[in-house]
Amino acid sequence: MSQLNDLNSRFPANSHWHFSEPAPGIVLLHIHSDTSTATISLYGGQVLSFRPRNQDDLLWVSDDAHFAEGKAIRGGIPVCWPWFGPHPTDADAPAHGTVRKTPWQLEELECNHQHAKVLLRYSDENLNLQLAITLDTRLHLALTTENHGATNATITSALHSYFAISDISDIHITGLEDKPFRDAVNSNRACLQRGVIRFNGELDRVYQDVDKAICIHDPGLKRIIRIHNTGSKSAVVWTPWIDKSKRLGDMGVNGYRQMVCVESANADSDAITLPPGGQHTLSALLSIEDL
Ligand SMILES: O=P(O)(O)OC[C@H]1O[C@H](O)[C@H](O)[C@@H](O)[C@@H]1O
Repeated sequence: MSQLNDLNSRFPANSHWHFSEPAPGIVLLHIHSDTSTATISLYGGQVLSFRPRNQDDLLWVSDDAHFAEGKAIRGGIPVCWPWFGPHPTDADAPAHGTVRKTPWQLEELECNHQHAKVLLRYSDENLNLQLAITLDTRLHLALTTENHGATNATITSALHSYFAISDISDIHITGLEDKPFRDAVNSNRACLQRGVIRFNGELDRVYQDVDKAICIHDPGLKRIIRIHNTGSKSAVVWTPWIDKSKRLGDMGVNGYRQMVCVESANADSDAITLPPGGQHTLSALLSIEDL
């Protein structure tokens, strides 16, 4: 039975949800409640759209995103796991781990007028991964790793959120003032954040010691996006700007102006080591406030 037929028989479409398959192997779950609508790709376990009622989308997806098996979808909230960035020892391994290019299992789906809950799962021989997505007027993601192997497992990970913004030159980010960061576009230099973050060129930073909500202030869309993380000590802030967008090839025309990545992560020295039977949850609560 195809994945789509199997899903339609386990979770028959109703007024709150339906499935689609825009390309072979790329199955999308569309959710509608009175408080919000969302689209979640089971390929990659990736939220692609979240729209609280009467609001613009929280998330950005590139006009040129690939929807094809074996490729990562550029936008939404890719899951980077069990490593963030390049593999620590294997230069041939894919960047940001394996699960963003893998189908996940849909285990639970509940939706009523007020809220929806979606549980996705992925397992390999040593680790179980579960992504619990809860939607009402806010979007909550909880990524739980459980070590069911016989030896310690060390992981880095990120909820690599691509937020929709009016224009990268007009926004600023608060919540990371005075935090140390590794500057990936400056020979990975160790730096300290002075003041708020504004953008005027490529920026790629891994912040450490993150301990409060991070806010994206967007006067153009007259909104603040608030990111409240738990079980996460790192935050990655990334904009590719013009030259890197061209190299990536799937950013769309001027796409870099309409997105900023603020990623809820445990990266670099914030790697988590799980003993056999151990588990860890990284979660992010994402909300929109009027400016
Ligand atoms: O092109 P991707 O593999 O999706 O990575 C996109 C970006 O992800 C993160 O934000 C990293 O910090 C960047 O260095 C990387 O360029």
